[in-house]
Amino acid sequence: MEKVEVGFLGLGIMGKAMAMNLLRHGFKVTVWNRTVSKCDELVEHGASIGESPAAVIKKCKYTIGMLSDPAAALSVVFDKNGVLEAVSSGKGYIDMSTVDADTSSNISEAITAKGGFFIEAPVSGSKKPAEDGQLIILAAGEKALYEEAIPLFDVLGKKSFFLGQVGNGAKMKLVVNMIMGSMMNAFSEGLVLADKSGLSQNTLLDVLDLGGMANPMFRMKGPAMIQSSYSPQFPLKHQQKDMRLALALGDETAVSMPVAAAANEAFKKARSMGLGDLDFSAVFETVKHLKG
Ligand SMILES: NC(=O)C1=CN([C@@H]2O[C@H](COP(=O)(O)OP(=O)(O)OC[C@H]3O[C@@H](n4cnc5c(N)ncnc54)[C@H](OP(=O)(O)O)[C@@H]3O)[C@@H](O)[C@H]2O)C=CC1
Ligand SMILES: O=CCCC(=O)O
Repeated sequence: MEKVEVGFLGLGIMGKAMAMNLLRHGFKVTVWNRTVSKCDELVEHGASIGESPAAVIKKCKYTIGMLSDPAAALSVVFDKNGVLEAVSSGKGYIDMSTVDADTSSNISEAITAKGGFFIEAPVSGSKKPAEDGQLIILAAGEKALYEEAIPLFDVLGKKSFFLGQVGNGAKMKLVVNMIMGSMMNAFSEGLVLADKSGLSQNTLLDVLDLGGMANPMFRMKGPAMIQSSYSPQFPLKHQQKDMRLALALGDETAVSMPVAAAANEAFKKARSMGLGDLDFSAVFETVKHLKG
């Protein structure tokens, strides 16, 4: 792909970092966000603003969506002045939001019915990997669009997978985040158990980091959690959404997931405590609270 104009819908934590990255690598980017003020910083760095999702699609051959959840992803496509109004033959829409397979399939069918091309491409990796172009991209759908989008994915990510038919990217992402959410709960319980047993939580982090369970998540989030610091990289409300969608996938496939179900309850509890906009590691607060 020569450095064509790329549309970008949704400038939250991830979308802003990803759109900025595309600008930094010489792409022309036209942005839209529901809360218009979030476009300002991108415009300062050379982006143009589209008045609506439809206006962005009309202007750009390829448009990326990075929206919070299924309701947002659907609204941006199907509502008035949405993506669908402007999709026409040859336009490519790439939804990188984390949604369920049905949401992706509904969007795909509507776009292809109007002659457009669609891939879903949810990502693994958070704010910092988004800023650094180190995401892991889980794409599925129209193979030709995937291949055309590789120059974009090369900027946004360190590796992209093409997983076949629409829905497979969404499912892979939900499986990954289900594991991550369960791990975060086990990690939180371990930190509380260490503390209540008279052990140093920092020493626990050192022990974990030297063994077979060492991982970037424990390494990066652990020290901040010990300080009760939860600056949002991945908002807890989105992790709970992903647990909910993964559990629904487990319902469909008759896979019993008691660990994930318990983790989901902890994230729901955290939301009820008003922690939804904090980083998902704030689920630690619910474990601290339960253990008194
Ligand atoms: N943060 C992370 O580490 C990661 C997040 N993800 C996934 O990426 C997606 C975006 O995450 P993130 O950037 O963190 O989330 P944010 O909450 O920071 O941003 C959400 C975006 O969705 C928009 N939005 C929400 N509801 C609507 C709506 N009804 N109509 C139009 N726009 C809407 C918001 O607009 P507005 O600004 O107006 O509120 C904002 O642009 C989610 O699906 C998340 O699960 C995937 C990997 C990592
Ligand atoms: O969906 C969010 C993923 C966050 C991460 O992979 O660190």
